Amino acid sequence: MLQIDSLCKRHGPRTVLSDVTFQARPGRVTGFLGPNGAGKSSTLRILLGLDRPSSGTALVGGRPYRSLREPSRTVGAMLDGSGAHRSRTAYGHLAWVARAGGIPRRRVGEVLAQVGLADAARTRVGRFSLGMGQRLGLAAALLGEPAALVLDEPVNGLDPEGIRWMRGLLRGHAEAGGTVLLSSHLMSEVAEIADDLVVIAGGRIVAAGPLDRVTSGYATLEDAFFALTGTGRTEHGR
Ligand SMILES: Nc1ncnc2c1ncn2[C@@H]1O[C@H](COP(=O)(O)OP(=O)(O)OP(=O)(O)O)[C@@H](O)[C@H]1O
Repeated sequence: MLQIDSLCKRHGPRTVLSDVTFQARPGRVTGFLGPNGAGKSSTLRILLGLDRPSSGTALVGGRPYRSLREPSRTVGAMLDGSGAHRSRTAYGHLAWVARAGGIPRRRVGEVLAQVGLADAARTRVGRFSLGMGQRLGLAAALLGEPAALVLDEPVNGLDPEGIRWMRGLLRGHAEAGGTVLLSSHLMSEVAEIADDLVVIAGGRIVAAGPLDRVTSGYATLEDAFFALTGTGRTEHGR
């Protein structure tokens, strides 16, 4: 369970998160949706202990990330793609992440196979496509076999086949009792993957609940997105 409660974040005079409260539950894929600059990454960074809130709490399995005893076995994260250095091979990168997290090296081969990168294990990350980078980022998140996954824009750069694959993997994780929280700025992508939706706009939660309930009453998913986030029609894409 991921629990965000009354989170506020200010940068100087600027308030980027106001009273953000929501949960991502085990057995469910939760989509965290909002236009660019809405506050998704800011929320996920606080949840993962990379930034501190001005007030409020963000808990992973009932604890703040920074007080987790075995963080990489509790929550797997992907922010900004794979985060791997260009000169490293996929295998080398994952072996390094595994060592840092006290995870047995045998997991490296397992996660490479799980994300479909077994044949690219010895390829340097600099030669990866955006989609391969996303798969590598997901592999790193899966290394510690965590119950919770937190993924920032995981389908960014994936082709339709890649999105379908990602959906299957995340669905399997949720069906095995895991918790999945993923952010996206595209309603159509998130609607393909999520059970529950949390919509953020201007640093505030504007809707939350099961996907069909949040989007009901709108002619199209796009209409729902624009109505909920109050954004103009130019907001489509990056
Ligand atoms: N260190 C900072 N100082 C000042 N403002 C910041 C800082 N970090 C983020 N912001 C602002 O906070 C707001 C929310 O940014 P955030 O990155 O969380 O949005 P997002 O929903 O993840 O969008 P994107 O998909 O574009 O990253 C933005 O307006 C951003 O400019």
